[in-house]
Amino acid sequence: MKTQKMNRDWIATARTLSQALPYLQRYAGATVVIKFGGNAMGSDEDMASFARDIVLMRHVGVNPVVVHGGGPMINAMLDKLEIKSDWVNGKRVTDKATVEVVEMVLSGRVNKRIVQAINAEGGKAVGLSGKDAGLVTCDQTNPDLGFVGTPSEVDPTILQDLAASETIPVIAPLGAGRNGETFNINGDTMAGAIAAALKADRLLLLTDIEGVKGADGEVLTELSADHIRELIAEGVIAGGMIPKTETALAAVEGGVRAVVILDGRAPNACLLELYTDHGAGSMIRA
Ligand SMILES: Nc1ncnc2c1ncn2[C@@H]1O[C@H](COP(=O)(O)OP(=O)(O)O)[C@@H](O)[C@H]1O
Ligand SMILES: CC(=O)N[C@@H](CCC(=O)OP(=O)(O)O)C(=O)O
Repeated sequence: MKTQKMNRDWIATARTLSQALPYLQRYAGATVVIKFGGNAMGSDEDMASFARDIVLMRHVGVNPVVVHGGGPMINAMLDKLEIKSDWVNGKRVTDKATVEVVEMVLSGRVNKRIVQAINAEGGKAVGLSGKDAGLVTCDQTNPDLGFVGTPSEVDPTILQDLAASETIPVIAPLGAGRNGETFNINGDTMAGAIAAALKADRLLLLTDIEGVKGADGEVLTELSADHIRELIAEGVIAGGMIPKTETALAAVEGGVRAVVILDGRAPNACLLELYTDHGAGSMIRA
């Protein structure tokens, strides 16, 4: 992947795709895994804007792989069904009834909404979960969490086949157990495992904040593994940012070239990260 980038103002004012194409083509052949979290999905317009970024990447020869979350949508359905949910270290305690709702919401409504949005923008997207074509096999993370899984084997063959036919995979974070169980996987964990299996050039973790912030509230644009561990120990990185930064560390250790944690609600978030000099958010490199 080439490193020279076009500047943010140029992107902002570019009127036509033909103007942008020479710059975008520098990334041809790169694999970019994008984790689209439930909090970053927002309105139909946000969804359409995300879909346009993904389609544009595909048109210029990037292989985008979308892994989504949908925590808020699961919460809404559990509330309707009057099923209570508890959380331990950023993971949903998942009993049998809950995992059925998780699969229904993520593989059903959320996955198809993203697939439809990408296809409406002219892409060719296909929805999957970790269960399809043996993509992700899981072990139980911890008996106290019930049907929460940690990916133990990832077979990316189906993703390579889809890339060869210019099809965009949209993956729900569920996996198969070795004894026929269905496991609920944290969306960041799933995206990290898939990015590592593909040795992706970039993993973009889209969230609802500009990036990882330091003790004074400033966004840290570059983060080393040691710095992340220090910030977690000091309590500066807390809550949902802990599994996100831990995913980033595991992904770079697993062979991903760079991970970026950025605000998915910003217009053209993915494109600005890839194609501007400034980039966006916080970058963690191997
Ligand atoms: N040091 C930090 N920098 C940025 N965000 C942090 C930090 N520590 C904790 N957070 C919290 O982590 C949140 C992102 O995690 P989470 O809500 O789980 O995201 P998502 O739902 O997008 O996966 C931020 O909105 C913020 O409240
Ligand atoms: C085990 C676990 O916690 N799974 C998550 C899966 C969805 C997810 O990760 O959604 P976001 O990315 O929108 O947070 C859950 O049940 O909410």
